[in-house]
Amino acid sequence: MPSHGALCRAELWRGLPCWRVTLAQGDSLLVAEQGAQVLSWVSDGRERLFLSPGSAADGHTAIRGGVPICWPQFNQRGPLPKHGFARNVSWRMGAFEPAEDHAELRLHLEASAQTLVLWPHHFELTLVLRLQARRLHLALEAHNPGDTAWAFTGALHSYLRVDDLGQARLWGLTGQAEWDSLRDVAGRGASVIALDGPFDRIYAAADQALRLVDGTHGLTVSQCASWANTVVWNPGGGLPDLPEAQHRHMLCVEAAQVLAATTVEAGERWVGWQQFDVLTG
Ligand SMILES: O=P(O)(O)OC[C@H]1O[C@H](O)[C@H](O)[C@@H](O)[C@@H]1O
Repeated sequence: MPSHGALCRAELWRGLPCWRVTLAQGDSLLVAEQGAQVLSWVSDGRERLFLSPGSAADGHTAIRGGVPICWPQFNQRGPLPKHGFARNVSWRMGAFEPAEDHAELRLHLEASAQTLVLWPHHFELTLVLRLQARRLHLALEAHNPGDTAWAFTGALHSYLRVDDLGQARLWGLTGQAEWDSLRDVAGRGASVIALDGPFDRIYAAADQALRLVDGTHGLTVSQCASWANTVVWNPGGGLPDLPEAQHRHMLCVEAAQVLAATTVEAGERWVGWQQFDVLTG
């Protein structure tokens, strides 16, 4: 098969097995076996994701940064460990498909003795990562190979890197139904979101792409309609794995399913994606 110049190589991040996908044009992606977690996306020579220097890297504790896959439970909204188990366990590398102007990497997680004790359902999760110049597309597929329906909540919990949180602005959630998880109050999305402290809000997802601008840099953030919510989060400091002031370099904009669980019938498949495009000019 012609390689088209895109490569996929094994690499270690603080001792954890990862894969590095690199396009001939230079953009690259680093993906950990733990959680199929994207840890780095370099586009146009700039790191676009935040990864905490204080993160755990023991192979099972949640990694602070990149794009954790929270599944099959969002946060503590159920009996499972916080944000489910998908981010804590090892995924299996599937196909790597380089093409003319992009490359695709697939990673898989199936039910195992380890997951069945926590969640007694058969499932097959696939993360399809599609990297192209100035664009990253992440699609999570959840297949139910069993004979009874199950339901999940979850998120692509993306940590976007910003130079300075104080100058970062997020547009696109104007008027959307909003739930402020910190104050436990409902409201409507402001025309622009600017943070000056802890922020943890769940929005009804918007139809159009959001725009995150940080000084002269920016991204559009889009998600498909299978995710009902967008979560915007920054802890405002105070987390042990986020050393002092590091929170000022991140903003989580998550494609999420929070307020109502999604049911996947026996034999059915659900797909939800989130995409980032680098703003140019
Ligand atoms: O610390 P973690 O388990 O990774 O969770 C991090 C955060 O995830 C989501 O954004 C939630 O809305 C927050 O309430 C939570 O604190």
